[in-house]
Amino acid sequence: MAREKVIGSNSNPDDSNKHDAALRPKLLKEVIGQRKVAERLEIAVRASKKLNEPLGHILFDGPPGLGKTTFATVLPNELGTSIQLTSGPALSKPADLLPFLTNLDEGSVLFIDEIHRMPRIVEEFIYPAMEDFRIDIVLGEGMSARTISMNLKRFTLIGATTRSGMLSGPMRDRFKMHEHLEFYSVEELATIVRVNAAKLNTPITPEAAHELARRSRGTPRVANSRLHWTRNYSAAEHDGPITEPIARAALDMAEVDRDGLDKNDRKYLETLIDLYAGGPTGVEALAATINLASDTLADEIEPYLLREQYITRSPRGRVAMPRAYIALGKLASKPKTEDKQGGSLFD
Ligand SMILES: Nc1ncnc2c1ncn2[C@@H]1O[C@H](COP(=O)(O)OP(=O)(O)OP(=O)(O)O)[C@@H](O)[C@H]1O
Repeated sequence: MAREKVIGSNSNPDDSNKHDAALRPKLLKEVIGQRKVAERLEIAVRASKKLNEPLGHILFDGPPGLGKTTFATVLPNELGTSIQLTSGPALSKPADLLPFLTNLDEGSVLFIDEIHRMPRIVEEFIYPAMEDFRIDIVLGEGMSARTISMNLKRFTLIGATTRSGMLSGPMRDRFKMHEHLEFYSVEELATIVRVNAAKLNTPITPEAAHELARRSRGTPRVANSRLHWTRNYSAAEHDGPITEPIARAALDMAEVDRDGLDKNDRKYLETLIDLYAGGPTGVEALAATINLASDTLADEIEPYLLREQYITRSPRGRVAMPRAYIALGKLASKPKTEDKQGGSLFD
């Protein structure tokens, strides 16, 4: 397995979630779903081994919890090399990147999570490292300043971002592979729940795994946390395996609704519908009303609501779709086109 080099206090972006780390697949063949992405990576790994060249730099993008870090940590395992982990916000100046670059092993991986939040000055510092495995260090200041070049070991930079649009063009172009991660199907998530329940020595029926999967917002990280909660609930309240009624009761208690929406999802939709008459309204206004950061809305809440057509985005802002009204019980069945006052509700 890949050796994980740890530098600095921010070097492991996933410290906060030890459970996730324990459940993370170790090899490509253990990764569930994202088949096309996994197949392309498998080819890249085989080519890298055969040609004895480091893997080309790879950029993963997609909403949080879909497996960007998982892929990044699986690749060095496949290559039998080491990995160092850091994140864009931890790299405020070029000097913050230096220990990582000088600690590289030949062919090893440097993983930068939230790479879109790396300041431009650090981005520019990393360009020659990505292109020529070299960095330019400026010593001194003013008239006496001089630049020295330092050669680095050949390495692979893996970047992860929830906002590929915020990455500069030159940065994006320096990645050889761009892989977009999609939300998972219920069947794929049910498999992840079953596999992870087994890793946790927790017996679960296929029906219960399906129920957890259906209510996990298409996201493995959410499925893992729903599984952890249900496991605790089951251990406290019952004996034997997690069954479908137990899974239902556990998720109901956690205020995850029958569609899998959680408190924040519902607060978002309620605010959009009740306070802003269904929109259109801007994300900043919504964020201020709900008292959440607009980044949280844009990165964590909206991608799933958009994908499942609870909301849509118009040039003037977010708009609630009929499915949102139905989910919140604002309409019993299919929405009517006209509201009681004769105004158009859904056009
Ligand atoms: N394809 C997969 N197969 C099996 N388990 C997965 C897969 N993708 C993710 N997981 C599980 O979900 C957890 C969260 O995934 P991961 O941390 O890789 O997401 P992420 O996209 O990097 O999120 P973030 O950007 O927020 O860190 C993993 O620890 C793992 O248990």
